[in-house]
Amino acid sequence: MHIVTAKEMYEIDRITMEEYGLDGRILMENAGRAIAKQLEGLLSLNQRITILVGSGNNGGDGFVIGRTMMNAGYSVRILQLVEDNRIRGDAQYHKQLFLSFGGTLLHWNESFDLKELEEETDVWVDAMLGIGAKGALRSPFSEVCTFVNRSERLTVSVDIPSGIPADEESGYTEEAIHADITYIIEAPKLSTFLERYASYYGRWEVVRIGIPNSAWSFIKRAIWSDQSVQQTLPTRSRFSHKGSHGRGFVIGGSQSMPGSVALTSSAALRAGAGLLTIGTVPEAIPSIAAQLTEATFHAMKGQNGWIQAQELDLSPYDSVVIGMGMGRAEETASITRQVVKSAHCPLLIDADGLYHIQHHKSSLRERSHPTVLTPHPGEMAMLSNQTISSVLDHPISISKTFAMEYGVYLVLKGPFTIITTPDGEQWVNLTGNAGLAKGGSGDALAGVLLTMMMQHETIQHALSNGCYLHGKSADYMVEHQHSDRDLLATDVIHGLIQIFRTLSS
Ligand SMILES: NC(=O)C1=CN([C@@H]2O[C@H](COP(=O)(O)OP(=O)(O)OC[C@H]3O[C@@H](n4cnc5c(N)ncnc54)[C@H](O)[C@@H]3O)[C@@H](O)[C@H]2O)[C@@H](O)CC1
Ligand SMILES: Nc1ncnc2c1ncn2[C@@H]1O[C@H](COP(=O)(O)OP(=O)(O)O)[C@@H](O)[C@H]1O
Ligand SMILES: [K+]
Repeated sequence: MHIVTAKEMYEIDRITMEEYGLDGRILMENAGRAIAKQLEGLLSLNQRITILVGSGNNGGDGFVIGRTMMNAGYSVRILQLVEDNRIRGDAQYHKQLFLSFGGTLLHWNESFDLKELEEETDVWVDAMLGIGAKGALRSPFSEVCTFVNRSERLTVSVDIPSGIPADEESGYTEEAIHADITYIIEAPKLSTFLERYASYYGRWEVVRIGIPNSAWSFIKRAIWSDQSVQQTLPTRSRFSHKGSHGRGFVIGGSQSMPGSVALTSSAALRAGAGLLTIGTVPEAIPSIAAQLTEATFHAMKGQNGWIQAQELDLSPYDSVVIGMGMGRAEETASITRQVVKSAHCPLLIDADGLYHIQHHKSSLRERSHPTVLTPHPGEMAMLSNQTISSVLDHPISISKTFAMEYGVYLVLKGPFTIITTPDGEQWVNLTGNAGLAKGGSGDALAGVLLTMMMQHETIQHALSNGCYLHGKSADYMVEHQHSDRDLLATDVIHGLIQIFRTLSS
């Protein structure tokens, strides 16, 4: 399923209409009908529906929904918020049909009594503004949205909750509709995945309206779905041996922070790594070894409890991860730079490793093997010289610019993790929950990703599947054994058992 900007959606509509010849009125009919079908499954016949329509095509969808629901036996009325002369084109065509079918149309005016309307309403359908919304809500949209948000009736939005943008834009107001459910037309818009706007959507579903599959070919952004996982997760051959599943090297840890390396390594093993070696300072080895009997160790030279620069033969490894628990001391800065230069295999840089490369980003471009960076928004802000709030408001565009500029795979972590390739293609992972918002979750993710990188031919598949599995495990554990408060990274690692069992059954 693709993810689009408003501009891209308009272009897809244009291609469908002009190049394929599908009439805009038919598209609008399909949109309204697809949403009406969902509403019929959701509502009982005695629930009275009030549809709020604005001047654009979103309002046009509203007129189709009105006619279709009325025909299905529901009590429907439409409140038009704009003057008659503002309803034009396809929307005007469908407004006329609604009227000729005997629909009830109310017009907004200064003295309109919303309270009275509310008394005759069980469900608000918000068809006020769609992807054409610009800036803060104007009157009367602002008043009507405020009223609907205070009303305790079920609120269903068409395509987008009115008042929020489709794209990574700010300047919108609190008054935007807080929907219970949003029926998104054809493809989620960027704002569906932005911290600032995601909650306005409520629960969301996508409805198809007949856009041809080939019209999407220029969109390089999509959701990583259950189906994507089924199509790309490698199976294990009956005749495989430990060498077939990758030999990984985890570099990190320090005298005072041995725990995160243990989490990464444990996650890598649980995710199916064939062989795993942990490179850390000698002082950290006993505590890690006590938890991980399956790993082997490479005692690295340390100074003051930190890993220092040293000769390192990375040739036996299929993938390397560096950074967790390593600390930010100058000693570890040198080893990070050295590994970036000498790892002739896929390399994942996380946590303190990201801190160390912030002033050496150009060295990433010189690597001849894939490089993966896994920042959370704070680390992304540091790497891209932005503020954290700017990263949160523009995660999709900032990721893309960075990944393309430095030729890296970027995994920007968060409630919706964004995976970007060096070519700028992007995938959004939807699994995971707030139980993961806790120290250690990222370490576990790095381990899962390390293993996936050794087992997939395509790094993007590896990263997307790794993020999916990590989040899916957290979802499973919160649903069956834990809560989103008590969940620990070790539980997430443990939950992988169930996820793999389900995927392979
Ligand atoms: N174009 C197509 O082929 C299709 C479009 N569809 C629907 O059409 C929608 C997009 O239609 P439009 O491009 O007409 O855009 P909208 O329906 O979002 O309406 C935009 C109009 O609303 C007004 N407006 C914008 N910002 C405002 C603000 N802050 N306060 C008050 N009024 C404001 C302006 O007059 C603007 O022209 C989609 O979201 C979707 O619901 C569907 O019917 C499917 C087919
Ligand atoms: N609210 C949330 N919903 C879903 N996933 C989340 C949420 N918060 C964090 N995560 C996930 O948890 C992990 C946290 O990583 P990170 O911030 O690096 O943690 P740490 O390094 O402290 O272990 C990432 O995979 C991220 O996507
Ligand atoms: K809407």
